[in-house]
Amino acid sequence: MATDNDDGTGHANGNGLIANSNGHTTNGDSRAPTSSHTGRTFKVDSPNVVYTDNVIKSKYTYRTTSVAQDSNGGLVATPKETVYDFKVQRRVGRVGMMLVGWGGNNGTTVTAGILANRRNLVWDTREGSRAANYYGSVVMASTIKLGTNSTTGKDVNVPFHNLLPMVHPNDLVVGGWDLSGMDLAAAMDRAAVLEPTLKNQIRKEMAQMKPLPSVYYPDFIAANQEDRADNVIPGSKASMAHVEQIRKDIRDFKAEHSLDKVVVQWTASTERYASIIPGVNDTAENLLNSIDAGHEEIAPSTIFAVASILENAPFINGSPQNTFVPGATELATQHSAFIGGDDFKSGQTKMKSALVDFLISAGIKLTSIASYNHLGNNDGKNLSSHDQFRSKEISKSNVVDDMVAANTVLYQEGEKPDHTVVIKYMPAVGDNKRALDEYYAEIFMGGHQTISLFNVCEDSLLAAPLIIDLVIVAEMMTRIQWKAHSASADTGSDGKKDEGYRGFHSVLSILSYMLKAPLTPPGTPVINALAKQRAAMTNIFRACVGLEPEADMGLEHKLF
Ligand SMILES: NC(=O)c1ccc[n+]([C@@H]2O[C@H](COP(=O)([O-])OP(=O)(O)OC[C@H]3O[C@@H](n4cnc5c(N)ncnc54)[C@H](O)[C@@H]3O)[C@@H](O)[C@H]2O)c1
Ligand SMILES: O=P([O-])([O-])O[C@@H]1[C@@H](O)[C@H](O)[C@@H](O)[C@H](O)[C@@H]1O
Repeated sequence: MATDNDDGTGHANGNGLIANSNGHTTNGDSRAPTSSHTGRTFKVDSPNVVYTDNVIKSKYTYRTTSVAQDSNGGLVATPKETVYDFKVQRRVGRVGMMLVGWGGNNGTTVTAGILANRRNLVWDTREGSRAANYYGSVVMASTIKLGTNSTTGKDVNVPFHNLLPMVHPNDLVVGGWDLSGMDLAAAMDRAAVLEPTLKNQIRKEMAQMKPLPSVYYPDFIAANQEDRADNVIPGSKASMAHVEQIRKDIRDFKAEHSLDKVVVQWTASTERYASIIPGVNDTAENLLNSIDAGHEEIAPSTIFAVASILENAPFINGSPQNTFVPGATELATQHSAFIGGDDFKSGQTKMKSALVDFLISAGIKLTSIASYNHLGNNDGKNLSSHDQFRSKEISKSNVVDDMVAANTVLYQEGEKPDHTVVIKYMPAVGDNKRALDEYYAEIFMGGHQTISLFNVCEDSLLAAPLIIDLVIVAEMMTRIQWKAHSASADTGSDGKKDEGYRGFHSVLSILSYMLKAPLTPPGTPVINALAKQRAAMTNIFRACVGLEPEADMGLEHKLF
C-alpha cells in the first residue's frame, strides 16, 4: 500500500503505483478527487437533457443526408433524422493506466509528466524556469466552442476536459510491464528526455516503480533489442500461460488499488506485422486455439490485447503493427470490450494529415509527398530493422487516402500523390527527431507549389500527451451508453435500471485523432483528415449533453 514519503508526497509502491499527494492511491468514491478541474464548467438547459446524481441523459436528433442515384444517373440528397438516447455515468471512479513498454521513452516520460503535474513542479532550464503542464493533450490543453454569449454574441469556449465528467490525468494510477527490468528512475535517465532539474525532483518516486515482467517473442522486434530483455515472463509460448499471467497482472493491479477500471496501452517497441492465416488468427476461436498451441504468428501485442479483452480492460495499440488480427477484433466484439489503435500520431504524420486536408480541400492538386525523418532513441534503433520499419512505413503512408479519394475533381479513380517515407537511426540526436517533408503540388494553369517543412521535435514529449488523451477518452467511453430513442424512454430515472442501453461498438474509432492508422469497425470508412477526427470526437461528446454539432455557420452574425 502506498505510504507517505518523508517529503510528505505520495510515492510508488513495489508495483510501480503512483500515490497522490496525500500518500493514498488516487481518488475514488471514498475520497474526494485529488485534482481540481480547470476552467469554466457548464450545464445544459434543455428539455432533452436530464441531470441526476448518477447520470446525464440526453435525447439527441442525429441529422444526416442520404444520397441516392435517380433513374437519370443524377444524385438525390434526402435529409434524414435518427433520434438517440444517450446516458453518461457521472462518477469517474478510480482509474488505472497500465503501459506495456513502461520503461521506454514514452512510458517514463508520461509517468514523470503526471507526477510533475500532480505536484505542480517547477524546474530550472537554460531558458529559465518551466512549470508542469499538459501541453499537447487535446483533452487537457484545448478548448471547444460551447456557444455564443447571449448578450455579446461572442464565442464562449470551455476546456475540452469539462465537456463531460472525465478522469483527470493527475488522478491516474500508473503501472505496467517492460522487457527491461530497469526501475523508472534509471529508465528515465536512459531515455534522456527530461531535464535533470525535473528528474531530480521525482527521482525517488520513479525509483520505486518497477515494470512487471513481460512477454518476449524475439522474432517480433529487432534483434538489437535483445540486450534489454532481462525481465521476461518464463515459460514456453505454447499455452495460455502468458495470457493468463497478463490477466492476473491486470486483476492484481486493479484489486490492490481498489480501481474501478484499468486501461491498457501498448507503448512498447514496434513489432513486425503478423501474417493473417485462415484457421490461425482469422477468428476469435482460432486465435485462442493458436495461442494455446504457441503458434509462431501470435505477437506479444496480441497476447496483451487478448488478455485485456478477457479482463474487459480497454486496450489501445500505440504502435503500428497489426496487433488486432481479425480474431482479436472478433473476440473484443464478443466480449463487448473496447480496443483502439494504431500508432500514436505525434508529429510528422499529424502535420501531414492537417496539411494534406488543407491543400486538397483548397483545390490544390498534391502530387508528391516526401517524408524523411531521423532520430536517435531506442524506437529509432528498433525501427532500423526492416520488418519493424515496414510496420511504421504502412501506418505513415496510408494517412492521405481518404482525403485524396474524396476529391474526384483533382484525382481520377485510384490516382494518388507519390508518397515516400524514410526513417533513419542517428543516435546522436536522441529523442529530438528531425523531420523533413516536401509537399509538391500542381496549381493554377500549370504552375507548381513546393512546401518544405523542417520539424525538430522531441518525440516522446509529443507522444506522452497522446497516451493521456487516449486513456481519458477510452475511459470516458466506458461510461457512455446509447439506444434508439423510444417515446416511452424514462429520461427521469437515475440510470440504474434503464433497459436497452448499450455501449459503443468495441472498436473505438472515436480515438482516431490521436492515431496514425485509425482502427474502425470492420466495413466502416477510415477518416484521416485531422479536423474531421477532432470534430467527430467533440461532437459525439456534445451530443451526450444534448448539444448540436458545432457548425461554425455563424448565421447569427450574417442574418440580421
Ligand atoms: N513520438 C513517439 O515517440 C511515437 C509516436 C508514434 C508511435 N510511437 C511508438 O510507441 C512505441 C514506444 O516508443 P518509445 O519511443 O517509447 O520507444 P522505446 O523503445 O523507448 O520504448 C519501448 C519499450 O518497450 C519495451 N518492450 C519492447 N517489447 C516489449 C514487450 N513485448 N513487452 C514489454 N515491453 C516491451 C522496451 O524494452 C522499451 O523499454 C514504439 O513502438 C513507437 O514506434 C512512438
Ligand atoms: O507520429 P510521427 O511523427 O508521424 O511518426 C514518428 C516517426 O516519424 C518516428 O520515426 C518514429 O520513431 C515515431 O515512433 C513516430 O511514429
